[in-house]
Amino acid sequence: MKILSSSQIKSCDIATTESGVSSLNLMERAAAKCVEWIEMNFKTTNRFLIFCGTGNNGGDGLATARMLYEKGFDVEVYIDRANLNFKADAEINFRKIKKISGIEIKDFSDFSKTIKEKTVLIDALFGYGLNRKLSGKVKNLVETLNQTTLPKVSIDIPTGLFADKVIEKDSVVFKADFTLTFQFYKRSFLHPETGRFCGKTEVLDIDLDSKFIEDAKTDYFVIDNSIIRKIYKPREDFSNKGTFGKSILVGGSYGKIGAVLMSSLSALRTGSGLTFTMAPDCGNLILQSQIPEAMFISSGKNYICKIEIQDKAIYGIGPGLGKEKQTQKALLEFLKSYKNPVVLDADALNILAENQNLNLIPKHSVITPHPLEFERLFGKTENSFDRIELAKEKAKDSQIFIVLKDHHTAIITPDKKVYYNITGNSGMAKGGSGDVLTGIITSLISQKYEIKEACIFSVWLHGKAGDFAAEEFSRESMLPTDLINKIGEVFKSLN
Ligand SMILES: NC(=O)C1=CN([C@@H]2O[C@H](COP(=O)(O)OP(=O)(O)OC[C@H]3O[C@@H](n4cnc5c(N)ncnc54)[C@H](O)[C@@H]3O)[C@@H](O)[C@H]2O)[C@H](O)CC1
Ligand SMILES: [K+]
Repeated sequence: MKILSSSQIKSCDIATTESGVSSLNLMERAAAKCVEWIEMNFKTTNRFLIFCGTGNNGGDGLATARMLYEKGFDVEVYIDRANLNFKADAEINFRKIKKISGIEIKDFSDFSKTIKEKTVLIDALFGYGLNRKLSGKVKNLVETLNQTTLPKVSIDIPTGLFADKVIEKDSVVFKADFTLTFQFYKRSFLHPETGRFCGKTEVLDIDLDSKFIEDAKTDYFVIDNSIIRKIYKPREDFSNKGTFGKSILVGGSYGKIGAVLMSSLSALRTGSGLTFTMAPDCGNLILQSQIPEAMFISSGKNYICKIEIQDKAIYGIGPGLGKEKQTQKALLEFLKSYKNPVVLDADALNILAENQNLNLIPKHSVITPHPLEFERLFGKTENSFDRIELAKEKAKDSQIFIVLKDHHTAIITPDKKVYYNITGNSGMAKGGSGDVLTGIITSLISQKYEIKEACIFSVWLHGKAGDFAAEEFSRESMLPTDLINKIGEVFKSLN
């Protein structure tokens, strides 16, 4: 799914109206989709307070209020009585509301936090037209609304958020429990500083001009089921273990054998044909007894001392690797002579950062840093939006794929495209989760998935398995090994 900028969305609106759908009808369509969702999801609530701005976001709110009232709900509309300068379509909807005696129209200042009945607050103050941070009456209103514990729904975008850029640190933003956004995800929903205001995001299809969307140029995408369906390759019947590649997971050190064990296990669970674990001897018994399917390659006594080159294999290097001098030397020597794409994670990245030999990373390799590892490699950034822009430059310069792990992991490609993942949950924020992802990526590349597609499919699969694990064990209790054991269920859901 493409992510368009606010100006592109505006142009898309215009293209849609030029194709014969009036802007007023588009507003009706948007409102109707909101009402449909509200009816489905608030079955026991009868009272809605809708807070409306003067732009088209406000217009959506006014139309939503009218439709909810017509369906028998108890509705109150709040506006700024000192500013009735509504935009055209919003004005038309305001006049309609004024003619309905059953809908009380109040001023923002009339809102009182002490509400008894079951009530839902609907934010239709600002949408993608916001061009500066909130101030004055609206800012005070949003602060007051945020102090209530009532369920909160934002239309299109939580008021106070921009569609595609970060907010100033002291900005006031409506804290939504649900965001009903039209047609596209907005980038701000997918970044940590801003996404925390969205609650659960629902993308409502309002049937915008498909040709415009098809032709729209963007660097930003959300990984959705349609992308996954195109990527996933069901396993051929007539095949043998050699058909599905050879993965070599390199890592482990005394006390951290589990990391490379999880990577090896997840590589197997993801379908790798032949899987080897290259680790120090201290891990031999653990690995050979825990994963008999993975063959053991000895390297050092308590930490990796040499990384031998085997042909026709995909290497995943880093889980539990440690940073012993000999390990550092082994990695740098390996990278000096091995020129095929590799997957580099965790301490492999930290070693490269400390030695500043990023030039040793083979082209089309995959690195999987979390924000701190990214910073060690490429330097500090002001915020996560700047971090993505820096990652785009670095991915292009080094011709590598960067899997930037975060609540919404982003894949940055050598041609500077950004794919945001929307599967997964906070239960995955535990040691070992990254090791599992490394195994999945290594496995899919060894199974001859194109590297970009392997990265996209891997983060989606990893998150989906995490969602299945959370469902069974709760976010608090789920373990990375539970996630590995759910990979099969994800594949079954694809068949
Ligand atoms: N394709 C779609 O997504 C559709 C979206 N719709 C809705 O339209 C809004 C965008 O409407 P717009 O009038 O462009 O902007 P807003 O309503 O978000 O803002 C109104 C207006 O307010 C001024 N403004 C901006 N920032 C501030 C500020 N901090 N303080 C005061 N005033 C401010 C500025 O002039 C804005 O223009 C979209 O979100 C959807 O809800 C359509 O209804 C259907 C199709
Ligand atoms: K809004």
